[in-house]
Amino acid sequence: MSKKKKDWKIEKERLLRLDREERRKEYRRQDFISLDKIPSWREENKNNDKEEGKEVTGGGGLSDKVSLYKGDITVLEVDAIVNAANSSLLGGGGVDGCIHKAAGSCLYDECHSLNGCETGKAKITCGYDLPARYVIHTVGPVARGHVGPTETNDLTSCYQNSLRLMKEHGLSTVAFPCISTGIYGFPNEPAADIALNTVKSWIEENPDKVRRVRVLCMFKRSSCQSGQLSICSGMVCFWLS
Ligand SMILES: NC(=O)c1ccc[n+]([C@H]2O[C@H](COP(=O)([O-])OP(=O)(O)OC[C@H]3O[C@@H](n4cnc5c(N)ncnc54)[C@H](O)[C@@H]3O)[C@@H](O)[C@H]2O)c1
Repeated sequence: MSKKKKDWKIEKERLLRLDREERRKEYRRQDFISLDKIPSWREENKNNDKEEGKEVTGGGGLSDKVSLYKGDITVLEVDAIVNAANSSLLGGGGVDGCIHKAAGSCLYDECHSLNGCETGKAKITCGYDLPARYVIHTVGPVARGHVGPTETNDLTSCYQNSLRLMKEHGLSTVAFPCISTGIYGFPNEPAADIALNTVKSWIEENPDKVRRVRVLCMFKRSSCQSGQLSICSGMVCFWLS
């Protein structure tokens, strides 16, 4: 007997009313990672830095607040995960494919109702079967290895518009993948700098809005190194304690 197809509007309203304990029973995967399980930058690096005799710098205690998560964004139990989508918003591959697979068919149905998304813009849906309550879908620039003013502005807008939606929905924890650094070919180093500097500026302009963890989610080793380099150079100011 095939399972009855759920109506995404009813499912979204039902899920967003649940508290965390009730929602946890609905996660498609029970191997989710709660925020308290993600070590801070300092915790993760204290052993290496002790050996090298160097203190992790991160700008005024920042290293106690910043986390670089190396792994699958779909298992993170945060208010919202950001999807590096394409303009159709109807799924695809890469992180987009992973998120749609993990969220279930209601995500596709809600995305279908949004009529696509322009490059640099962002739209928000429910997270459905994901541990994240929401998914913020943003469309990064197709760089193919070339980074000019247009690509830089579009990628900056992806982070700004995603953070704007987080603020508008009263959310306080978000995880980003490294937008456009996969099939869209944006080089890791400039992408990490744009991500970290955009968040730093946004928090300086919205000091009272971001209260909790923002986790930058790295999937490939190379993007992780770029992200770490940017954080070590103190380019990052994240959120308030
Ligand atoms: N055949 C397709 O339609 C196809 C194929 C691949 C990717 N895509 C996707 O790629 C396009 C967007 O390009 P993009 O470079 O922004 O996205 P992307 O190719 O998904 O790569 C963005 C970043 O996300 C990382 N990533 C991949 N899976 C995960 C995961 N589970 N958790 C955390 N991070 C992950 C990936 O390593 C990269 O650093 C969209 O079309 C989207 O659908 C589509």
